[in-house]
Parts: sequence; C-alpha cells; structure tokens
Amino acid sequence: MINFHDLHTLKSFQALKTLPIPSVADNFTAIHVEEQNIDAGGGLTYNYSAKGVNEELLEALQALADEQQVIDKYELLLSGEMMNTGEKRKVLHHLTRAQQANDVIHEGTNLRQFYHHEQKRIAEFAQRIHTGEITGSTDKKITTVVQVGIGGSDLGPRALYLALQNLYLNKLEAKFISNVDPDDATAIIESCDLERTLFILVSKSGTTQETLANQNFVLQAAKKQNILHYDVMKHMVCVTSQTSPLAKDDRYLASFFIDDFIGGRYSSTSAVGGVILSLAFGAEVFEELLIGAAEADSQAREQSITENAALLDALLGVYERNIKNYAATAILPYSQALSRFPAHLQQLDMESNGKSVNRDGQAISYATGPVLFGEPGTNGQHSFYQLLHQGSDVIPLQFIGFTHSQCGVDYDYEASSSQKKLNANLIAQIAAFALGHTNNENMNKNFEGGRPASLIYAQQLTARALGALLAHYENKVMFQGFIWNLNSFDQEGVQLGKVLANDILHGNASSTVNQLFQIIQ
Ligand SMILES: O=P(O)(O)OC[C@H]1O[C@H](O)[C@H](O)[C@@H](O)[C@@H]1O
Repeated sequence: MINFHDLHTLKSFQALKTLPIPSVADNFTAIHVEEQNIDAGGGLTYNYSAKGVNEELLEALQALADEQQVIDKYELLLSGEMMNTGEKRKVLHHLTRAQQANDVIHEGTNLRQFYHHEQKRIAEFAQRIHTGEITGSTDKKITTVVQVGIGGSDLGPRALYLALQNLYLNKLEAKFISNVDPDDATAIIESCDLERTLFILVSKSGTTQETLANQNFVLQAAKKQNILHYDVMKHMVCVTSQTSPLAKDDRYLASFFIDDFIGGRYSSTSAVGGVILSLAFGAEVFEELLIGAAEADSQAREQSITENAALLDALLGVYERNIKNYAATAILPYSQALSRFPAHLQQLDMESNGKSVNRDGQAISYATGPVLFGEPGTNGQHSFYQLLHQGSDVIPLQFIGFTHSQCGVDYDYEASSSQKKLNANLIAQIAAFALGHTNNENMNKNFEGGRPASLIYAQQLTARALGALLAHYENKVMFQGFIWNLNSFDQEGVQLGKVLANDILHGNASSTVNQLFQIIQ
C-alpha cells in the first residue's frame, strides 16, 4: 500500500525539525572526503563532504525517505502507473533508455517497444543522411541541422549538443531556433546554406505558437531566397506526439514520434533529443548517452540514501529548503561544455516543482522548488560569486567537475596547466564557501563560511557521463516532488500568459492590458 501524504503531516519531518542543525565546516574538516562519495552511475560520483551533515541527520533523512515511500513511488512510476495526476497520464521518460525494463502496455501498445522502434528509425535515418543516400532537394549533401522548438523541445537537446560537440566528431553541425523573436530565426537562417541544411521541427503538442511561427518563418525565408529546384519541405523532418496536429501532416521528409507520457522537460532521451544528437554525432553516441542515463536510473532504485546519489541530493535539497529556509540554489559546472546545462535544469526543476498545491490539487503550507541559476566556472567567480560568499542569503551550491578536458589541448602557465587551474579554482571555492575566513578588523573582508556545496565529478564529460548527469537531475527533481507530495509532471503555470498573449493579438484584452501593449507598438 502506497500513501501520498503532505510533507508537514509526516512524523519523520516533524522529527527532522527538532534536530540540531549540523555545521558545514565540522563535516568538511572531520571526515575523510572519500567516505562521502556515492556512485551516481555513468562514471559519475556524488560527493557531499561540504554539506552540513552528520550521522543523526542522515538517519533522519532516511526515515523521511522511508515514511514518504519515495523509492516505492519511483517503482510505481516505472511500472506505468498514472503519476501525472494533473493530466491523468503515465510518466515514462525512463523507458526511453531502459531497454531491459518491464514492458508498459497502454491500450494494446507496448510502449517500451514503441520508443525503441522510434530510436531505431532515427538511427537508420541519420545513417542515410550521413552516407548521402538522402540529400537535399537540389541533390547536395546535408551538412547542417537546425532544431526548431522551444522549452523542453530546445533546452535539453541544445545543452546536450553543446556538451558533446568538443569530444565527438561532428558529422553535422547543429544549430537551434527557439525564441519567437525574429532576430533569432533570421540570424540562424542567414548563417546556413539552405541547400545543405535540414530542419527538425520539434513540438510534442504541435500547437506551440512560437514554434509554429518559427516554422513559418523558415518556410517564408527559404521561399524568398528563390533557389532553383529547392523544396524546403524536403529539408524538414518533424518530431511530435502521435496525437498532435503535426502528426497528420505528410509533407515532412520524415516524422518521428513520442507520446503524451514523455513530458517536454524530460524528453531529451526520446526522439526530441535523439534526432538531433544522432544526426550531429551518430546514433552510437546517442546510445552511449542512453546507457549512462539508464545506469543512473538504476542506481536511483537503491533504498539506502547513502547508496543513492539522486535521493540523497534530493533530501539534502529538501532539508535546505524546508528546515534551513534557503530559497535558491546554484548550478556551477566547471566545464565550458556545460554552458547551457544550468538553463536546462532551470526548466526541469522550476517547471516541475514550482507548485503551491499537492498532487491532488489541495493547497500546501510549506516551501517547494527553489530558484535555480548558474554559469560555468570560472566565469561565475568573476560575476555573482560575491553574493554567494558574502550576501545576506545562503545559497546551496551544486558543483560539477571533470579530471580531464574534452579537447585534450592544454598549456602550462606559471607552472600549471589551464585544466589544473580550473580544478584548483573549483576545489578552492568549495573550501572557501564551507570554511569561510575570519577578519575582525575589516568586516568587509570577513567570510562567514557555512555555505553548503555538493560536487558531482567524473574523469571526463563523455556521452555516458552526460547521460548519467542528465538522469541524476531528472531523478532528483522527481524525488523532491514525491517528498513534497507534488505532481512534478504538469506545468499549468505557463498557460495564463499564453492565453493573454493570444487575447492581445486578437484584440480581446482588457483596456489596461491593451494600453500597455500600445506603448510598445
Ligand atoms: O514541445 P511543445 O509541445 O511545443 O512544448 C514546448 C514547451 O512549451 C510549454 O509551454 C511548456 O512550458 C514546456 O514544458 C514545453 O516543453
């Protein structure tokens, strides 16, 4: 029997509130750092030595995970139970990367096989583009691919492409159009040789205004170029759900499908990320990413919180949010390749857990998802770290780092290489945040310390490690949703603005709203 309870009703949560709060500096100085390592799958390790924890707290967090039946809920989700209560849907993104998992049958269709089948079709299609069997409409080989989509149909795939483009041979260069700002589409289209470009129109719903406007933008801009024998629809493939209006459009060169059980922000391992990544790097690189994600998913099934990185990360996040009242958290990858990863996690986390009602739609009285932001190190250090070190709010920090760079090119300067400097900075920051530095004479130079940080690290940012990193965060967000008793899989909060924008465009807005619109006309 699985129960769904609001956080404040749990005995284990009440017990957690009465515990003395352990010091970050005490944990950091008392332990052997490696004792607080957890295997996170895909060659990743999660280290929590710069978090304020002790044995007593870990026991209390374990009790919370057990009482809230977090792992049982994950198993329920994997089995195909309807966990998206708002939209009455299953939640099946794990199935896109778990070919050994149980079958989930929906209305006679084996969905595991369906996702696998689409993946195979994508691999075949990518191969035919790479070999030149499929060319553009003027018989030229395709060299560039442009994804047109927004939100989950852009952020994850874009972050993953940027993360891997240094390491793997780019079979095709990839670009992205997302914003409805005409300057976005114009700049990308003008940078492409249209005869050698393939567009991927990605919209799960097939109804997103920005994406349909951008598709039209591409069609119009291509027409304007007046290229002899050029047919833009022979340069366009579609990724959508089978029930969307786009699914019925047979003008596309090819169509690949997902379904309503894959949420946009969880869709990077489905056809939404699969088409562009397989075209850019080859299907085998995308497969490596899926393997890494599947490894992290299976680590996340461990009941013990000291063997389950995503679960401990989630619990520490809840502790920092609900007991220590920290309202934000920063994602700090010490890897330029992860430059757009914080932007992807912003959608993943804030769209999933930015909620004020529980999974049954009843108001809740406790804090939920934090504000997320981040930039790659060391750029962030020369920007917003001042506030992180000495600001009036404590912001828990999530560091990500790698032993080796991706390109392998490096030079010594003042007796150390750039990679070594990068990682020395990473570790220096963790220590500075944890330990602080006392200066009683000049209080502007005083660092209080006690600012908690975690570190996820691996040898190198490979496709496998990246897949595990992606899945780690997906699972962390899912676990936090379970602990807060939220539905982390719908996003009604984005609807109101869409409706109002349509009202404005159709002249149906109120007088004040219209006056405001006129200011910018
Ligand atoms: O893929 P689409 O259906 O076009 O949706 C694109 C995006 O738009 C919506 O407004 C949601 O906020 C996102 O969760 C979604 O990823």
